[in-house]
Order: sequence, then structure tokens, then C-alpha cells
Amino acid sequence: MTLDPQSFGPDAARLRSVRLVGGVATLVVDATGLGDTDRAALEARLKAIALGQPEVDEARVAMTASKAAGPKLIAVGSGKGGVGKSTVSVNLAIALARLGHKVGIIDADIYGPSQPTLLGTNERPEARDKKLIPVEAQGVRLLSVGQLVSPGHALAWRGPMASGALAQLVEGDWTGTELIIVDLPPGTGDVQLSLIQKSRPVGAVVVSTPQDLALIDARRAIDLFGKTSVPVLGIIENMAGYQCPSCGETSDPFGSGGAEAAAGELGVPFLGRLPLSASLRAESDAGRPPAAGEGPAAAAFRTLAEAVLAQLDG
Ligand SMILES: Nc1ncnc2c1ncn2[C@@H]1O[C@H](COP(=O)(O)OP(=O)(O)OP(=O)(O)O)[C@@H](O)[C@H]1O
Repeated sequence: MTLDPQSFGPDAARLRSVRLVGGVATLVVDATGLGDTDRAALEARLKAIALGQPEVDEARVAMTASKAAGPKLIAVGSGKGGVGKSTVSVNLAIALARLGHKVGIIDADIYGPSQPTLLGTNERPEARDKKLIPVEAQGVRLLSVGQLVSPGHALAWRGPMASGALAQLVEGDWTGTELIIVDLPPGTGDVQLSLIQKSRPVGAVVVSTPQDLALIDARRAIDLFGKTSVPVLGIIENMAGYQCPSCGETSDPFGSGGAEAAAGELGVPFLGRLPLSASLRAESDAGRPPAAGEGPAAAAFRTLAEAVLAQLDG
């Protein structure tokens, strides 16, 4: 026995199935795109119509929603601090946005959240329906742990607090965002482990400088992602080679090629290298990420962004 879907009027379009067994009507309804109020109103209307039928004693309504594909999170990590992880994160995000993607950044660096400075914004996110609304800056959207505390206040968060803060950022209102770069705190300890587990990234990028010591730590970072079953999309070698602005001669203060060799040994892709550049540092610290400009650094980050996308698709 069944009910005529047409008896539900205009709401019939949302009915996926209608069953009637022993006086109990069960309606499965597609509530995709409806907010809480509209969902409740739809449910009430359908129940009332069903209960208005002589053969119905009880009406049950199951609401479903086709899950819109949420954003893909890409974690950026490093075995140790100061290798340029945050600089790479922000410029990668901007380069991805310039390639036509809707991009967000989650700054989860609880030891030194620098993304608001790098993006030149001190705007605070507002909350709607208990969700933080990312702020817009330089063509990307940002939520940072730095926005959750007063400026200049040191963060001394340990595991549970750090993952609580990250949850707020991950569960922010990212509607419409396709890719989110997650700038993790440097290191390979328990805090990083729990943050990776919390954000469940689809892939990870590891940033390293070419020195042996940094590379040992980069290997640890790769292991950490392996432990959490996050595929490593590749290694980026930062601060590789320096071209003297006055004489034009290139030198390798930290050596060069180490990250590429390490990537080969570890069987992870090598995504590319960025030179040590005084202008990159100056522009970044001034809140003008070079990827947003037109110079050679913008071209380098574009190439890196393409390499990351190729690994994501591959
Ligand atoms: N390729 C580069 N050339 C010159 N300076 C760079 C380069 N990459 C990063 N820097 C500079 O090095 C410093 C550290 O970079 P950044 O904050 O991105 O590192 P990090 O690995 O995120 O550090 P943290 O441990 O604080 O998270 C910054 O002043 C930044 O501008």
C-alpha cells in the first residue's frame, strides 16, 4: 500500500520514497540546501499532510541531504621550525587561488601563528550559527589560531586545547571553498600528530631546507604523515641557493639538492625548490606575499602549486 506523492503538493518534488505499512507512513525526503528552519517547516508540512490521510495513523519523516563535496585539506608540515613552512603555505595558497581554485588557509601553528601577518590582515572572524566565518585576504580565506587570542598573547596550548582550537577552525563556515592549506606547527610530536588526526588532510606537503639536519627532521615529518595514513604529496626544498643581488653570483649557503635526494630515497615526490631571497623575506614580513605579484617568486610558486595539484589528481 502506498500514498500518492502528488497529495503532498509542491513538496512532492523533494520526496524520495513513500511507504505505508500497517498505518505507518515513512517518507524519505531530500533536504539538500535547506537551513534548519526550512527543514523543520518541510518536515512539519509533510507530517501534517500524511496524517491527514484516512489510512495513516503515524507518520515518520527521514530527512537526507546529498552531501556537498567539502573542501580538501592539504597539510603543510616541517620537521623543524624556521624552514619557511608558513611562507610556503601562504604563497602556495595564493598561487592555487590564482590557478582558479577557491582556497582557504587554516593557520594551526599554535607556537607562532603568522598567517594574519603574512596576509597583512588583523581582522577577526565573526561567528554565525556557532561557526567561524573565515576572513578574506589577498584572494584567499583565512582562519588562524592567532585570531582566537588577543594580539601579542603567547599561546601555550597543549594537546587537547590545541585540537579544540583546531576543531573550531576546521569546522568554520568553509562553504564554497575547494582546497584548504593547513599550516601545522613545526615538529613531529604528539601535538602535531593529534592536529593531523583532527584535520584529516587528503595529503601533505613537507617543507625542508637543504641542510642534512633539516632533512633528518623532514624524514621524521614524512614518517609522521605515514603513521597517520596521510599521503605525502611531496617535499619542497626552501632556501636552496642564493643569488647575490649585487654581483649576481649564486651560492649555496645550506647546500643544495639534499631534499630532492631525500625525496628519491624515501619514495616521495619532489615538488620543487625555492631560492633564498631577500625580497621574498622582506615582502612576506610586510604582509605582501610574493605569489600575489608578478615577479619570479610568483612564477616559482605557481609551478609548485601546479605540482601539488598534479599529485592531488594523480
Ligand atoms: N626562501 C626564502 N628566502 C628568504 N627568506 C625566507 C625564505 N623562506 C622563508 N624565509 C624567511 O624565514 C623566516 C621563517 O619563515 P617561516 O616563518 O615561513 O618559517 P616556518 O617554518 O613557518 O617557521 P615557524 O617555525 O615559526 O613556524 C621568515 O622571516 C621568512 O620570511
